[in-house]
Formats: sequence, structure tokens, C-alpha cells
Amino acid sequence: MPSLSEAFRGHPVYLHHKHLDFTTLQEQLPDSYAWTQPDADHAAHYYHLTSYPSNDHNDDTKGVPVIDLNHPNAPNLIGHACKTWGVFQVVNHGIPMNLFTDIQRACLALFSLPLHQKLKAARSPDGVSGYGRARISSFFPKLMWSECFTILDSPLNLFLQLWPQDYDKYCEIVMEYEAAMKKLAAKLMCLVLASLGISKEDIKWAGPPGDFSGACAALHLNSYPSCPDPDRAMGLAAHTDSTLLTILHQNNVSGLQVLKDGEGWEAVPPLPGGLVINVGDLLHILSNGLYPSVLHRVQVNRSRQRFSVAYLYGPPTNVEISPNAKLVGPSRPALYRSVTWNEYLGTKAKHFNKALSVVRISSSVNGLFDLKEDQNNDF
Ligand SMILES: O=C(O)CCC(=O)C(=O)O
Ligand SMILES: [Fe+2]
Repeated sequence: MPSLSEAFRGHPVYLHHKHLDFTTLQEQLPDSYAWTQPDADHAAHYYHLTSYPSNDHNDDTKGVPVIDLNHPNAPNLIGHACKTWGVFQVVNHGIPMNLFTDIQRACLALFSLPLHQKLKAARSPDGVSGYGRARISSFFPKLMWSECFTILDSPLNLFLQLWPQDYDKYCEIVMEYEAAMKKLAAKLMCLVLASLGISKEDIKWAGPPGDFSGACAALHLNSYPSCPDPDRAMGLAAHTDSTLLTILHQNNVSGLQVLKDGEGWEAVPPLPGGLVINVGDLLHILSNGLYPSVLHRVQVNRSRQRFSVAYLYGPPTNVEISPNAKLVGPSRPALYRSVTWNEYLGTKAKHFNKALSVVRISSSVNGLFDLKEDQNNDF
């Protein structure tokens, strides 16, 4: 089985822009980072969207659902959130607060290093681990106001470059964070599957103990520096994740937005200790289109640096993911052909915003399965 690292390396995207030092760009937004003309309406200009007035009679318009993982009805609440939003926040997830404080400390230390030091751990042209721009940058003509540090498996070799003396303590934090996320992701998988009427026994790669130990994952440490002209800049452009699930921690600076069908962009406010859970493209496929993979983006602000840590979780790279048999029937044909994560990453690298439609086999059923054909999807 190819490791996730090998899977990425097999499907490179080309990030040809040279790196700029954000600390020297605090006066004026360079044209290469200006996504809108001065005075243009940001969201309407880019996505032909306007915010619709919210409908107070409908619970689904009251913001991204927040779910207590210890709630006895958690699977149903999660199912409803996945179906209507493709995203929810969880609290009472069992991850201790000090792990968030530690990982934020690591982010601050890492992104505060001088550019020449960060570039010692730069992503290689065909690789995915290390320091650089978001992988989705290659699909856009303008640059994003963000930096990303991607970690697959162990951060050791990368951190040795950044902190020849101090690498150990930061490695420990990242490894502990990854282990905690892996456990939580398995728990979330069980809840999400239960919400679809699927048991973990139905998912072969979950393994006999049902702990999903063969799962693969990557970690994105993201930094969004304060920006001199936030209305014209873009922190991270709209995309969906190529994962089953993404677990996202954000520091207490807002900026994340998700697209709610028929409503426009909605902010996902940071909750102390809360985690944002995104439905990714592979879960969309597994659910036979019942759960939309959420389109999300990040906006920046003038005065505060934002950090986020995204745990991108998927199956073993060579396992076929297809609409689950329990969700397929005469009145509900399979909407997608089966695809491995490895193959899907290749489809993403080539077709980006059309990747889901490339693996789709049936165009529409009673309007139930509403694929956003023109959305931007990426890891
Ligand atoms: O920074 C965020 O809130 C989102 C990050 C994200 O979407 C990603 O890393 O894929
Ligand atoms: Fe994302």
C-alpha cells in the first residue's frame, strides 16, 4: 500500500510562486495578493453569492451546530448536522485543553521563525510535507494570505531542520496531538457511520477491534498573519477537503466560513476547546451523496494572527471507497464509482473543482443528491 506521502508524491501539484516574507508586507497589499478590486463586493464578486436574510423559524439557519459528544442522542444530532451543513462543532470530546495550548505554542514558535529558517524545511517540488503555501494555491491566479506547514507521520526530520536544538519538545507535542486526533477520529467515524445506519463491522478496513488503526492522516498547521488590506485578501480560498473527515482546531481568532446551501457564507466562530468537524469528499461518496462535503474558506483580518490545526483523516490509501451498500437501492442508485484515496488525490490534482463529478456515475435522483458541480475541492 502506498503511504499517504507516496500517494501525494505520485500526484504533484506545481507551486511555482516564490515565497514572500509577510513581515515585510505590512504596509500595502501587493497586487499578487489582491483578490478583489478596491470597493468590489467580496463574496458576491467571487462566488455570485449574497447573504440571504436568515429564517428564524428554521433551526438549520441558526449557525453551525454545536454537538456535545456525550449527549445520548449524539449520533442523530451528528447525522442531522452532516446532512444539512456538512460541518459541525464538537465539545466534550475528551481532548484536554493543554494539548490545544501546546499545539498553539508550537504554531507560534514555528511561524515566528525567520523566513530563511522556515525555508530549511520547505516542501520539495514533488512532496507534500514541510513549509510552503497551501496545496490549493496552484489552482488560483492570486496568492493567499497564509502559510502552511504539512506533517505526514513523524515531524522529526522537518523539525530537526527548524530547531536543531529544540526539536524534541515540539515533536512530542505534535505526536501527542496526532495520537489524540486519531482516537477522536475513530470515535467520530463510529458516530457518523451509526448516523447512516452503518456499523463499523460493515467497514472492512475498520479492523476486527473496530479502531480504524489502518487510517491515514495528515496535519496542516496553518497561519494567517494580520493583513494590511483584509477585504481584498484571501486567507484560504474556497475548497472542500479530500478526506473522510477533517478535525479542525482554531485559535480564538475568527475567519473560517462555510457555505450553507441557499444561505451563503456563514462564520464558524471559535469556541474555547471546541473542534470543527468537516465532512470531506470521501465521506460524501461513502454516504452516497447524503452528506455534502462542506465548502469552506478563510478570511483574514487587520490586527490578529490566526492559527488553525487541521487533522485530515482518511482510509488506508489503497482501500476502495464507494457508496455503502446500505445506502444503495433501486430507488437510490449509487452516485459514485468506487475510488481509492490514492486515486482520488490524483483526480483532485488534475481536476480540482471537478474531482467529484469525475467519479460520479449518475447525475441526479429526485434532486435529493445535490452535487455542487462548480465548487472547489481540494485537500
Ligand atoms: O484555517 C482553517 O480554518 C481552515 C484550514 C483548512 O481548511 C485546511 O487546512 O484544509
Ligand atoms: Fe480545508
